[in-house]
Amino acid sequence: MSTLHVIDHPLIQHKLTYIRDKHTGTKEFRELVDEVSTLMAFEITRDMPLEEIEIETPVCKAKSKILSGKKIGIVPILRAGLGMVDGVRKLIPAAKVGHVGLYRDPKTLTPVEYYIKLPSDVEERDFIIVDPMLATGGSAVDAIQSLKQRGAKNIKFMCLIASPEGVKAVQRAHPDVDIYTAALDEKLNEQGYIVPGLGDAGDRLFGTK
Ligand SMILES: O=P(O)(O)OC[C@H]1O[C@H](OP(=O)(O)OP(=O)(O)O)[C@H](O)[C@@H]1O
Ligand SMILES: O=c1cc[nH]c(=O)[nH]1
Ligand SMILES: [Mg+2]
Repeated sequence: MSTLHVIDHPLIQHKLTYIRDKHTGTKEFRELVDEVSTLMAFEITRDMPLEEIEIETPVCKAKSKILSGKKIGIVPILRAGLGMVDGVRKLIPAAKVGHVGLYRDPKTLTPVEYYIKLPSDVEERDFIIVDPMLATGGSAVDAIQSLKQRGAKNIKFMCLIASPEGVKAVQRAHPDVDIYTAALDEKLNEQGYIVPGLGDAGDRLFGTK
């Protein structure tokens, strides 16, 4: 069974409060999502492999550690996932970025895939799929499936807010994929929105409402 990591560092909780607040405007919302994504990336990269090299400090020769060059791919689920890419990339600048285009049909709540483009060396990379909201889980399950079909073997899913239903759906369909979230909320409402959540992440990021 995959692990659910709730990254509830005080800085993340503080920023998430203003992300949730309906009085927060588009510019500040975007900046806060970017900042929280960077803070979460710090935790999601905790298990990155290291290797020891020899260097010379001004004082003496020393053995010291560097990242052992694991290839990473960041894949936002369009549109809202785009708001998290730059925040993660600040910490992993060598990562390549793929895209999965999905929208949730407002009536059936099932995901409709309209675009996919991944780095050519899919099989050699570890992937971090990013999307602010894990609601019914349909979009995440579908995006993970699309990456696996194209050869991805090691995938993590990162969101800002998850619902218990979404976590269950991902764990059932993809027990090998760990989920990283800043908050686990209470439930979904009848329209499939997370309660209390933050509303429509795509609309709030891009000012489309
Ligand atoms: O877990 P689910 O029930 O699938 O819902 C979550 C999805 O809904 C939102 O996208 P939306 O469909 O609103 O598309 P958008 O990002 O283009 O606004 C969100 O960004 C997720 O991708
Ligand atoms: O609460 C939700 C659920 C799905 N998509 C969103 O943007 N927000
Ligand atoms: Mg949306």
